[in-house]
Formats: sequence, structure tokens, C-alpha cells
Amino acid sequence: MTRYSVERFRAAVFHMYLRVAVAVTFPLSVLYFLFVATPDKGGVPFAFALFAAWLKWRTRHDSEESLRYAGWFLLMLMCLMLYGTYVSNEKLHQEVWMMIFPIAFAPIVAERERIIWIVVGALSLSAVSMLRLEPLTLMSTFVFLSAYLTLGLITMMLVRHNEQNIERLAHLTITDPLTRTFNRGYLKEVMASEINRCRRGGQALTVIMLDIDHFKMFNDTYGHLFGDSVLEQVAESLMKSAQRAGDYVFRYGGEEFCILTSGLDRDESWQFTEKLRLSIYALNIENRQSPHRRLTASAGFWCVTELDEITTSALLLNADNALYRAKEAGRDRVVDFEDIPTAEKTGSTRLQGSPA
Ligand SMILES: Nc1nc2c(ncn2[C@@H]2O[C@H](COP(=O)(O)OP(=O)(O)OP(=O)(O)O)[C@@H](O)[C@H]2O)c(=O)[nH]1
Repeated sequence: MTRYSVERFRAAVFHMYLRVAVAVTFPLSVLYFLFVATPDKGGVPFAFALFAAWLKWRTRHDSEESLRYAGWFLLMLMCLMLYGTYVSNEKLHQEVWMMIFPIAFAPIVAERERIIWIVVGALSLSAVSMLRLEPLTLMSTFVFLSAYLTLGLITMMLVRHNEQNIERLAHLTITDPLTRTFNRGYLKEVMASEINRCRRGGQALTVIMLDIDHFKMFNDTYGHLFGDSVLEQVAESLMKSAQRAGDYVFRYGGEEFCILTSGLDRDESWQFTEKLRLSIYALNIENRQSPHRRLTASAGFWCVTELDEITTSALLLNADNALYRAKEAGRDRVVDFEDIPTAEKTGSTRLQGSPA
């Protein structure tokens, strides 16, 4: 997810650049073509604007594809400008402004391509400078090349730092601050993509709702601060038990957690949910007001194989229905939604009417 956020950021910058390139270069090159230059000179920016427009259209829906093109597009652009500088009769120092390239565009290019880009840029730039320096000195070319490479490397480090910040921010927006599990806002997004993934792969999806028993009494007896630390411990043990790829733990609200897992049948889902419940039991936290004398949890789950008509709300509603049954039946247990008699399945649940 976080990698996805960084890619989306890069693709957005690239698209913004293309939009500006098309909007500015196109009319300018036409004016240049009409009033100032000979057709062959006006043709270069014109062709560039056409190419940018084509790329913009080609990559409009696919950020991954746009990133694949971005590096090569910028390399081409750089070579074009080098060529332009070389054929024009300006002095060498005017090429230095091209050093802004790595700074301006490094956020767009994927990390692996960024290195190729800076090395190729440095080599071509020094080739041009060697050709144009008068008199040609190895030392000044070396200084020029090192300056370029140093600038490129510093830029890469800054960009990497910036990407790490974006990743950190993206992580914060999907994490519950107390328990470090994913938060409820992220649940809907993950559920929608997991439904699609499981549907495509012909896998079952299991939704588990787990709630700590008698937590109000716990808070009243031991205080909210200790309650908070118990919530942290519960979350940690849930996350330790749900570690396979495709397992997700969310804090659904208060002392209620939602866990997603895939690829399990009903029996395996039962065992997995029991494992989660027992991991909380095994924390061995006293709750003297509870009939169980220690901290326990109840859970309900729904394992779905037919995902074609399924909505996220239905999944949550039915898993919560099973949790409600577990509470009614005495708590400290697991209930499978499929075991609820059909006539009772549509009964009132705590989730009905609340947004999923
Ligand atoms: N310490 C702490 N308590 C919380 C937090 N969020 C919710 N709670 C408490 O969790 C308790 C939930 O109480 P109830 O919904 O009545 O449920 P319960 O007492 O666990 O009873 P059952 O679920 O029916 O077993 C309330 O006292 C909330 O104040 C939190 O972040 N920290």
C-alpha cells in the first residue's frame, strides 16, 4: 500500500509535467515555427509536444505504465536538450543549467531507472563538454563530471528521504494510533480489493469479528489507562497470530477487531478464529469482575466462497451477526455464521443501520 502511494505520487507528478509540457510547448512551438525559426528548428519542440500529448493519452489510466515510460521519456528529453545545446553556438556554462534535471525530475523516475538516468546523463553531458571545451582539459571535464554526479547522488538521497516521508505519512493514515493495527477507514479499501482478488483466484475470503468480553467492567475496575495497555497487548497477540500474506488485522472500534484472511475453508477458518481467541486467553490477564475471572474474547466469522454478489457491508454484517450470537451464548467462544439457523440469520444485529 505504501509503495502504491509513492508510485501514485510519482505518476501524478509525471502527469502534471506532461500536462504543462503539452499546454506550454505546443502553442510556443507553433508561434516559434510561424514567426521566428526555420521549420526544422520549430519542428523539434513541436514533435516533443506531440510526443508528450501521446504519452499523456497513453498512460492516462495506468500509473504503473506511466512510471515505466517516465524514465525513458526524461532521458530522451535530456538528450534532445543536449543536442540543442551542442548545435547552437552558446558557451559551455549555459549547459550547467541542465544540472537542474535530476533535481526537477528525480521524484518521478523509479529508483532503478534513476541511477541509469543520472549515469547516462553525466556521460553524455561530459561528452558534449569535452567536445566544446576550448582548450580541452581533462581536469575541467573531470570536475564537471564529478559535480554532476555529486549533484545527482545528493538529489537521489533527498528524493529517497522524501519518499520515505510519504511512506510514513501513508502508513499513519491507515494505522490506529493506539493499537498499531490497521484502522477502520482502511478496512473498506482492503475488503474491496480482497473480494476482487479472491474472486479472481477462486479463493474463499473469511471475515472475523472479535470483541473483548466485559471490557466495560474491566475499565471500571482497573482504569482506562490499564484498559488501553490491554488493548495494545490484545492487538499485538492478534497480529502475531495473523501473519500470513493476505492476513489483516483492523481495529473496528473500541474493543472490537476485524480480521481478514483468505484461502481457508470453513474448518480452517474455525481453527484460525479459535487460535485468535485462545491467544487472548493465553495473555492471562485478570478480570475479576468477569464470570471467567480473566480477560476473554468472543468471535464470529463468515467464510465465503461465492464472492460474486458479495458486498463489504454484507460481509461485515454477517460476521458481526455471528459475533453477536457468540456473546448471547455466553461469550468466550467462536460462532460460525453458517451455523446460525437460517430463520435467525436475518435477525437484528448491532451493525444494522450503521455504515460499513
Ligand atoms: N481503555 C479503553 N477502553 C475503551 C476504548 N475504546 C472503548 N473502550 C471501552 O470498551 C467498553 C466497551 O463496553 P461494551 O460495549 O459495553 O462491551 P463490554 O463491556 O465489553 O461487554 P460485551 O462486549 O458485551 O462483553 C466501554 O467501556 C468503552 O469505554 C479504548 O480505546 N480504551
